[in-house]
Amino acid sequence: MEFLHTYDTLKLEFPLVGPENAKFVILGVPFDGTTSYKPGTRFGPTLIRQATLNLESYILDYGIDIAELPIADIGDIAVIAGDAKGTAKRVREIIEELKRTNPDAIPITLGGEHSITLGPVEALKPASYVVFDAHLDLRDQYEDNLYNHACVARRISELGIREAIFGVRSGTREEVEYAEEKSITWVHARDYSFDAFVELVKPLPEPVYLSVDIDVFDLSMVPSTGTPEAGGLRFWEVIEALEWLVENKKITGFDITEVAGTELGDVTALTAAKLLFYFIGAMGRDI
Ligand SMILES: N=C(N)NCCCCNCCCN
Ligand SMILES: [Mn+2]
Ligand SMILES: [Mn+2]
Repeated sequence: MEFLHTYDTLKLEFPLVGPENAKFVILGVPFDGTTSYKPGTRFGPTLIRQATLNLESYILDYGIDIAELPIADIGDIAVIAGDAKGTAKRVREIIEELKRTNPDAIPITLGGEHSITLGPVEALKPASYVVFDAHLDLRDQYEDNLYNHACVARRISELGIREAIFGVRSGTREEVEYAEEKSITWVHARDYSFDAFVELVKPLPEPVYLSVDIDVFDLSMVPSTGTPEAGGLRFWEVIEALEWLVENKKITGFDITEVAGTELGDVTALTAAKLLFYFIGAMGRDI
């Protein structure tokens, strides 16, 4: 199956299936058109896939080998340089096309900066958006751009999708007020706990779209990211939340965004690759 606007890249090293037969479909969006501070998220998808070569496909604590699961990798999307809106539209169109041929597929989008998340969310139309992020991303506009990475949660909330944001330690007064007004719940990284996560996510309607902006993690684990912030979450805190979500809610799609870097073996990509394997492994336990 050929998708418009995609091209072949380095793939995962284990046997893959075609997107028609896959439960998980990986696509990369190498975009950094609105990045604020540290450039390089255009290399994110390649860095993450390359970092997976370091990992065992067997997940010790699940007793499951993700190499045995039906995974497809449809390569990277040809982005429109500097055009976040146009790029997100391409992502949306590709995911819509994928869902027409394989309605059961779970798209896994590898960014790319966070602006690209609007694409899968528009395509999949979840009832709720659960996001791990150091930032609220609730600005109406940033640098005169409604589609800047700092506005993505705002655009998603305007679609009438319920939201909960975890691991936050950066935002403006206006963003906090907007969240209050729209009943968007969020938990500061300082106050984060598994119980706080469950309490806020439990009442959310399904299906749920899960987005991880890699900057949610402690800075030491993710030094190469678009807008780095000290004081983030630990790896297992995010994995435990992900496991709860997989067990208790229908998940319609997943992404990992904001992985930057210019060198193979970057710690940030290794963190992202491990997270990717855990997502697939946790979802794979249900198959
Ligand atoms: N959602 C985000 N990633 N927001 C961060 C945007 C960049 C804020 N720089 C502010 C610098 C003020 N001196
Ligand atoms: Mn973000
Ligand atoms: Mn962020």
